[in-house]
Formats: sequence, structure tokens, C-alpha cells
Amino acid sequence: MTTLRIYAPASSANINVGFDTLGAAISPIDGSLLGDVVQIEEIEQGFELENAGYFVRKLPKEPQKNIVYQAYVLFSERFKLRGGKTKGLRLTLEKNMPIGSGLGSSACSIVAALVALNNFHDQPFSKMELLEMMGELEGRISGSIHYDNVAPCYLGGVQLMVQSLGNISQKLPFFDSWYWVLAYPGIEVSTAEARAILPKSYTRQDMIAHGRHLGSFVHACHTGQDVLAAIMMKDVIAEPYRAALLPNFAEVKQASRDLGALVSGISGSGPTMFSITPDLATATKVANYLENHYLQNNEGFVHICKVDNAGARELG
Ligand SMILES: Nc1ncnc2c1ncn2[C@@H]1O[C@H](COP(=O)(O)OP(=O)(O)OP(=O)(O)O)[C@@H](O)[C@H]1O
Ligand SMILES: N[C@@H](CCO)C(=O)O
Repeated sequence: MTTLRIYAPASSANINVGFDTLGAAISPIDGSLLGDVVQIEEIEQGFELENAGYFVRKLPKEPQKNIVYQAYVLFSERFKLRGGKTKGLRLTLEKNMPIGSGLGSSACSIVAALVALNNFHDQPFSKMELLEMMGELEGRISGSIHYDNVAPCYLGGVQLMVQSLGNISQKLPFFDSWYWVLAYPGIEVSTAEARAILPKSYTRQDMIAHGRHLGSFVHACHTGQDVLAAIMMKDVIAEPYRAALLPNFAEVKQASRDLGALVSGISGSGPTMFSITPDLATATKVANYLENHYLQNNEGFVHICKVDNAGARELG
């Protein structure tokens, strides 16, 4: 095997009701690839990292700070511990995901790099071992380990972080007929900063509401109750504190609702906003509205998406 290309899709963490515990992999319905690609090729010796793609200019200038470089170092260290030796490699990161968007940009790079490295070396690590490394790298960026972007990005679908009995996450049954409208306004919000503004503790009332929402949501997913699931997608943990980071969030959220969205919220730590709709006609109306009222500059975009059940994959 000499060359491999791995695509890792965008993801929307939290889904309102599961701060740090729920995330969905997302793909546009028009077939475009909303995610990063890492290409891996064997070279005689050593390690080379090249960067390409629209958002390459936003990557750190020092190569060692690129999370793909750090993925290579971590993989090599762990591989060595079990008697393996990383081959001479050139990794090329196609950075298509805007950084600090709330769409799991760093997760896309981490997942694509580690899947490429693992596949290239005949899969020395299991899925959960690889996911544990992905969480460690994500933690270096955001300041704390959370798997709600890397797990769906890697494994696909809607993932619930169980972090027990040898499983970091498990897939939840979800509602395949729903459309997701993702609107990235074109401005940057740092995950670390969006975490820093959250309260250190919450009231008993909030904790009870959060438990009821998350428990009922998971129950609704398993029993196929879409109306209950949508009603329970409420955020008492992050949205009240982060809403101010998003342009006119309250107004566009209400407008999406008026146009027929079942629920809207902050994707990950923002500033991307998601709206879930029951059908394509409503998704198209919401998308048109957000194009005109939420985007702040030419970098912004709106995509009509569905949950991506495949996760990270090899491109032909
Ligand atoms: N390959 C990479 N892709 C994205 N960010 C990277 C990468 N390598 C290093 N970084 C750095 O990681 C930080 C990522 O910012 P941030 O904490 O907002 O995470 P993010 O993954 O882009 O967020 P989000 O989940 O909101 O998309 C930036 O400081 C960026 O320079
Ligand atoms: N759960 C994380 C996701 C970050 O993308 C947060 O909201 O901070």
C-alpha cells in the first residue's frame, strides 16, 4: 500500500440536550464533502507534513502546533510501546473545515490523521484505543477531554458518550427523516474560550431539568418518538451563556422556528447554528432565511444536511 486518502466529516456536538455527551456526524445532502481529508504516502524515511485546502491559511504557522503533527507523534509513541515502528511518511492535510466554527474542525483533522495512520500500519489499534487517542488530542486543543466531536466524526451517526465497560461511546438510534440545516456565520469562536465562560456550578433546578431532558431524549430515540425527542432538545447548560457569542441568535432561532424548524441550537461551541426540520421543503425555507440573515461575511455558508452514518472513510 503506498497512498491512502481518509475523509473525516463535520460533526455537531451537544445537540442541545447532551453537553459533552452527544454528537452527530453530518454530511450535506448535495454530496459535497464538508470535512477534512488526510492523505498518507510512504516515503523513504522520516516524517513530512504538507497542508492544502481553503482554510490552510488559518492553521498554526509552526508545524508542531498542527494537530495532525501531534497525531503523528502520539501514534508513533503508542505504536512503539507495543513494539511497532512507524514507516517513513508524508501526510497531506486538506484543511476544508473552518477553524473555531462549531463543526468539529480540529476533530476532522485528528480523526482523518489517526485513521490514516492506523489503516496504513494494518490497524494495530482497536476502534476504542484509537478513539481514546483522538480524545487526548482534542483535549489538548480545547483544554479538556471531550469526545462529542471525535466519536461521531470517527464512527458516524449520533453517538452517546457512555465512557464505561470498555466503550467510550455508543450509537443512538435516531430519526433518519430529519434534515439538519447548518449555518456557519463566518466568524470564529474558540472552543476553549466558549468553555471558559460557562458557570463552574449549576443550580439543582438546572440539574434536574438537564437530567429530565437527556433521559427523555434518549428514551424517545429508542422508542421512535420524534415529537418527544424534539421537545426534549433543550439546552440549560451552555446556550444561556453562549448565545451572546452568536450574531442575533435569539432572533434567528425564533425565525427558524416560525418557518417550521422543530428545534434550533448552537452547534458545538458555536458560532454555527443548527436547525432540524421534518422535511426538505422546510429545510430549504430555513436555509434561505439563514443565508440572508445569519451569515456575516463571504466565509459563511449554509448546508442542508443529514446525519452521516458512515463516519470517517477512505476516498477512492
Ligand atoms: N489541523 C487543525 N485543524 C484545526 N485547528 C487546529 C489544527 N491544528 C491546530 N489547530 C488549532 O486548534 C485550535 C482550534 O480551535 P478551536 O478550539 O475553536 O477548535 P475547533 O475544533 O476548530 O472548534 P470547533 O469544534 O468549534 O470546530 C486553533 O487554535 C487552531 O490553530
Ligand atoms: N461539547 C463541547 C464541544 C466543542 O466543540 C463544547 O460545547 O464545549
